[in-house]
This record gives sequence, C-alpha cells and structure tokens, in this order.
Amino acid sequence: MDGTTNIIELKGIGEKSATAFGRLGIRDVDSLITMYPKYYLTYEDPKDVNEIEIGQRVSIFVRINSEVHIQYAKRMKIVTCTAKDHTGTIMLVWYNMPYLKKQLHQGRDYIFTGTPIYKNGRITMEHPEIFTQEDYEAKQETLQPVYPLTSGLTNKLVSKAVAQTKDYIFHIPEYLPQNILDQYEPMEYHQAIWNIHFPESKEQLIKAKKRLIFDEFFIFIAAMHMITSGEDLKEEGYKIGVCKEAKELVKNLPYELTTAQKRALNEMAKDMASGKVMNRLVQGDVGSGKTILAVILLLMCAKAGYQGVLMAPTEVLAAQHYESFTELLESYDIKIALLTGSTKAKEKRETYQKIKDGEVDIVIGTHAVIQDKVEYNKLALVITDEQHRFGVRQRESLSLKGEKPHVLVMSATPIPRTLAIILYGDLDVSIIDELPAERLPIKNCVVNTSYRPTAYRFIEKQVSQGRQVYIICPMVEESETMEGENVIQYAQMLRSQFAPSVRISYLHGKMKAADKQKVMDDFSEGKIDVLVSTTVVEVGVNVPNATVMMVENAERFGLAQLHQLRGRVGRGGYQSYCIFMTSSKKKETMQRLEVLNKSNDGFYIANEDLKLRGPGDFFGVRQSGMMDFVLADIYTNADIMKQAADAVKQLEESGFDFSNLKNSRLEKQIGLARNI
Ligand SMILES: Nc1ncnc2c1ncn2[C@@H]1O[C@H](COP(=O)(O)OP(=O)(O)OP(=O)(O)O)[C@@H](O)[C@H]1O
Repeated sequence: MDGTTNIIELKGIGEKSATAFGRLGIRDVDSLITMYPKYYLTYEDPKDVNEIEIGQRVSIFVRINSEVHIQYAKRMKIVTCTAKDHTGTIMLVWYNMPYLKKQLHQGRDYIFTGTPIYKNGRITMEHPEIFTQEDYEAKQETLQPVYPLTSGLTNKLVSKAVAQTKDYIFHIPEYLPQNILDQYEPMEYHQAIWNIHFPESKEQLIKAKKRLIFDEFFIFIAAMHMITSGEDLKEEGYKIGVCKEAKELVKNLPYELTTAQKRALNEMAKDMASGKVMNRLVQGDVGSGKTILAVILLLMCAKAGYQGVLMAPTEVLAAQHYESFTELLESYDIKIALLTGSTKAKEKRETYQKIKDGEVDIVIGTHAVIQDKVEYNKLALVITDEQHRFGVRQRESLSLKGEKPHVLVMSATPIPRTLAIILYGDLDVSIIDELPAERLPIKNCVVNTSYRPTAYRFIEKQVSQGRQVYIICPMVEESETMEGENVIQYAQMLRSQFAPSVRISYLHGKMKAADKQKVMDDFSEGKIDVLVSTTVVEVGVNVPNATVMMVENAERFGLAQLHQLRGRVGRGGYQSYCIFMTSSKKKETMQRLEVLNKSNDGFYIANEDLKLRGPGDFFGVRQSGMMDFVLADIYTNADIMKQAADAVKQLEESGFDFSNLKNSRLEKQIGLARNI
C-alpha cells in the first residue's frame, strides 16, 4: 500500500462507500488520511439541569423520576420518561428503541449526554446516550473523532478504513529539516497524522493538531513566498492600459467611486500597465464596492484584446456577477460567458469552443472555469472573488491556464494587517476601508430569544413597507445532513407567525444548484419577502432592497462570519437592521456580540476578534473555515502561524531548496506556485 492506493482496496469499502468518499474528494489513501475529523466528541463533567443551553450538547447527572413509558405513534415506538436533579427536570425521548423500557428504571441515577431542544414547551433530550456513573468516567478518557460525512458514510467506517493504513502512515518520512524540528519541537509528521485520527490522549491530540496546523501555514507561506519572490515575476506581463471605455463607464455610473475605490483602482491599473505581472490582493469590507472594480479591470483587459476570467465561490454569486456585468457593459460590445457546474453539457461545449476561438472576452463562473477542458485564448487577467473560499491551489491552476496572467484576489475578509503581512509576505495589498457615503449605518441589536415575537412584528412592518428580510436559521452542527430540514421547519413555523400575504421561502446548501438559483432570483426580483437560509447567503449576495438580517443562535458563529452576514443588508439607501438573537447567557458570548453591536467596521471587528479569542479550542468545532486551511485558524493559531513564517524565512535565508522537500503536498503546492 502507498499513498496512491485506491481506497476501494481497503477492507469494508465497496463501490457504494467509495462513491460516497468520492463525493468528498477522497479516492486514495493519501486523501483519506488527510481527511481530518471536524471535531471530537468529549465527555465533560456533567452540568446541572438549570445550566444547560438549548442546542448545546451536554451531559447531566439525573434521577429518573417518572415511569418509563412506551407510546405507539405512526408505526413508531417512543420511549419517554422524565428525570431531575436538584435544579430542574428534563424530558427524555428515544424513538424505536423499545428495549430501553427494560433497561431504564425509575428512581435510579444515570448520566445522559445529548443536545437539549424545546419540544412542546419542555426542555427535551432526544436520543441521549445513557451511562452509569462508572461507565461515564471511563468514557471521559476517550475522544471520539467526528468526520465531515456525507450520506453513505459513518464515523465508524472512516475510522476502520484509516486504521488499515497504519503501516503506511508510520512509514511516511519526516520532511522538515532537522534544525527546524529541533527548534520548534513539533510532533513528528507520521505521529501527528495517526493521532489526529486515533488520539492517544488529549495532550497527544493537541500536539498532533499543532503540528498539522504548523504544516498548513508552512505550506501556504512557503508557496506565497515562491509566488512573490519567484523569478517569473521579473518577466514580462501583459501591458494593459486604461481605455476610453473604462473612463466612460466610471463617468456614467449612478454614483461616484469612493476615495478608497479610486485608490485601489489606481494601484491595480498601475500594476497592469507596468509590464510586470500583477499579484495583488484587494481587501474590502462587505459592501465596499469591489465588484465594480473587477468590471472596470476586465473591460480594460477586453479592450486591450485579451481574455479575462472572474471566478466566484458559488453558482449563485457567479450568476449574480454575470447579470451585473452584462448590464454594466451593455454598450461596450463585450462578450461575456457564464460557466458553472450546472451549465448544460451542450451549452458548455459551445462555450468552451467560443473561449478557445477567442469569441468570448470575459468568462464568469465557479471553479468550472479552471477545468482541464477550458482552453483560453490570450488569458491576461484572472480575478478570484472571496479568496478565502479557494485554495492557493485552485487559484494557481487557473493561472496556469494563461501565460502569466495578472492575478487579482478580492477578499471581503478583513484580516488585520499584522496577520496579512505574515501570511502574504510580499503580495501587494490594496485596502478599501471606506463605504459609499450615502449608506446609513446599520442599526444593530443583540437580544435574547424572548424578543423573538417583537422581532417578527418588526419584520412584518418592514415587509409591509416593501422591504425584504433574511433570517439565518439555527444550525445543529452534529446534524449537517439535517441542515435542509432545519431551514424547512423554521420556514414552516414562520408561516404561522406571519400574515398569509407575507411570502416566505428558504435556501440551504443541500438544494440543487438550479433550485437555489431560482430562489435567489425570486428574492432579487422581490418575489419573496422573507428568506430563511443557512449561511449560504453569507458571501457576496447583493439585494439592496433587503433591510433586515436576523441571525438565530448568533453565538454559534464567529465574529467575522456574523459581520459577513450583516453585510447582506445596508447595501442600498434604506435604513437597515441587524438582529443577533441568542439564548446564551455566557459572559464571553455577550462580550463578543457586543463588538458587533458597537461597530460596523470589519477591520475593527477583526482586530477585536483577535484580542477576544483565547488560544484555539483544540477539540471543538472551528469557528469559521477561512482560506485554504483545514485545521488552521488564522486568528486562534496566530502564534503557530508566526512560527511557520519564521521557519520558512530561516530556511530561505540558509538557501534551502524547498522543491527538494519530500512531501507530496508541499511539492505540489510549491510546484504550482512556481508556475505562475
Ligand atoms: N461608490 C459607490 N457609491 C454607491 N454605491 C456603490 C459604490 N460602489 C459600489 N456601490 C454599490 O454598492 C453595492 C455593493 O457593492 P459590491 O457588491 O461590489 O460590494 P462588495 O464589496 O463586493 O461587497 P461584498 O463583499 O459584501 O460582496 C452594489 O449595489 C454597488 O452597485
């Protein structure tokens, strides 16, 4: 067995599970062992009943104080009972496990672990795990990995598959040079990989994670250095000047560009005219108007006789860009093509041909634009939107398609400058730190769930004034497969809260692309008043008529993500509102949400976020998946990031040849970066 062995050769993996793994991009042993658990189920000390929070997994030490009943409903056998401690009572429910009636006894003590919900007005745990005190103590020693699954896979199946690769894992050579190992004393690579799947102890798991986070930063930073200090950059790039059409477009806009937009535009125009290859990151706060800059640059590129590409992270966004580009560039004789995963095969073939023949000036799409089949014709400008959704890898494979095209990355994640410098090294950065002047600042409030009825009345009033509303629905992390159901149920519940004239719809990640698009189109066209959604609307969606963003369970999101969500409103001339709803009473939660309450400035929030977050939570779910990292979090792991940056620098200064590193991931990454 080696890293390229197909996983179908492992015991217990048949055609079906191999297909399921395939959906997650896992086909060989190397990709399997780097499919890290999302988090680990830990068994903390039990809490009192009155301390539990709805939706937060918890253990309680209680006595069953009712008879254990069995009810029969819709061909289901439902076991129920109540249990209490000295602080309160809770309802317990299990479906189709009738044998529990014999195992659970009134008057006895148990520890139950589960996620409490409100059901019929009572705090209820459905399907809690059951322990005696002794069993629980043993369980507390363990850490159970929870993998990012898809239907057809279970945690057990993944663990069993990884276990079979033990020999291979323990033979993966260490690729970091000895002096770096001595200095930072990280856990060895093979040990880290093994422990991430089968942690021997909490301490070992922390070490393993640290090592793998170090690797992620190390690779990212090393690749960045290769890009920005490479010989290639000194080579000639396409010379693209400002054309009269671009000037006219700017003059005819219904608004004036802000000073920050003008400054960024000048910096980019200078790069493109310089004869060197542009490599620039534009960081702009949500709603700061990055898209129009992309339009202007791509127009310049087209008028200079070259092709340009804009890559968006989702189909919804790609379609939105396609529409606004088509409208803005209507009078300039520019041919624009949309290319996404759900473009029909025949249409796709035609588009490929047109791109190849140079009949298309601007290609807009999702990562469909980097597929092998797409052959460009004089590709001179590559713009990627919302870079934290893409890896360096994807970006580079797009760059490879052209001959040293200019590269512009647009990001709405304001990374504090101190961190940006460490991460991006010498990559040029433009910052748009100003919002269009006529915007009214968003009014915020952080409220507890008792405010929900008031919020609904407020929403109804906004709708009656013709405005539109987003509600971000609670999401239970353990049941991502239930993501859709959560949203659907919430939307159903809302119908009973609002007048029948209020048009409610929903959106979630598991919907088919075409259905998602339809809902977004309807929302943009004002055919939907209230849109219940998961965070799929988080990035870039632009519906200026939307004025209310209500986020349920706001405590579950990171500050940066909440700020992104809030950015979906306040994009037009109307007063907008953001309601952060939380059931948490924790001091830290309130402190974090208060930062948002106080400020609408993304850079300020990012800095505060950095201050407030303590060291990374090594067992829990990560707050937000930023950039290309699987385990690393630029905020909570800033210290490890610094170490990795130091290590790269040190190796570089000693003339170390990175391409000699015997690590396939690193080789691939750096190799790609080189080819820009
Ligand atoms: N200088 C300006 N003055 C007024 N409105 C502007 C200006 N620049 C852009 N806009 C408008 O502001 C809205 C938001 O712009 P855009 O979608 O480009 O934001 P963005 O920076 O991409 O934000 P996000 O990261 O949230 O997607 C659009 O409706 C756009 O037409």
